[in-house]
Amino acid sequence: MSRFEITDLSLSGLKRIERKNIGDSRGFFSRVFCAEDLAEAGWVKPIAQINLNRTSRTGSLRGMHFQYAPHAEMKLVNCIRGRIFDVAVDLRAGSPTFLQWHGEELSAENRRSLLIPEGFAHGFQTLSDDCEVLYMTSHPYAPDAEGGIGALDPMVGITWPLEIADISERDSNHPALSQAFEGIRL
Ligand SMILES: Cc1cn([C@H]2C[C@H](O)[C@@H](COP(=O)(O)OP(=O)(O)O[C@H]3O[C@@H](C)C(=O)[C@@H](O)[C@H]3O)O2)c(=O)[nH]c1=O
Repeated sequence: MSRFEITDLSLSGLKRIERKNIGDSRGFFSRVFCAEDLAEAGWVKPIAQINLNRTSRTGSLRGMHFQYAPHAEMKLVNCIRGRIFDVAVDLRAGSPTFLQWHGEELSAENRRSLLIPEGFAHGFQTLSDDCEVLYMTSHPYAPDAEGGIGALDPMVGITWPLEIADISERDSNHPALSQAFEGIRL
């Protein structure tokens, strides 16, 4: 029996993963990652890193980040404290959903995660103070292979739920996409 409810989203390969809790008088147990169950959702490589970030202020934004091949990575993004609006953008060259985005709320309470394939940019905005995001990646961090697109890039047009209250200098200076951008090849 799978410990997850796996739902295909509008961009191919992007999945919503809902953790099933096993509750008792003490609380609950749930799996955050399970290689056997998540292979069905497309996660077939070993986990390279498990990262945790904490964001203090509501409305703060991290992203949109990706890594170029051969360092492209899949991510399983989980919010374990607070609430976030999590967004994935399809940057895959030739994809029928190229430059389309999908966003949804992730929280400890709704037990939802996003499984984001290689070739997507990822980012999120916090919907509450003191958010903690725990995410697994299928490839090690490779700063020289990192790419970024602006959270407000008009070529993508993400609708963020809140005004941006805080953002890193790097994330506010990603180069704007041009009409000539054909996407990234994996
Ligand atoms: C992601 C990462 C960062 N770092 C360092 C670089 C820098 O000094 C510091 C903070 O890095 P950043 O500002 O890139 O952290 P952050 O903005 O939290 O980056 C994350 O954002 C979300 C949206 C993602 O999708 C992740 O893949 C990752 O890119 O941590 C590592 O040492 N290892 C890592 O794996």
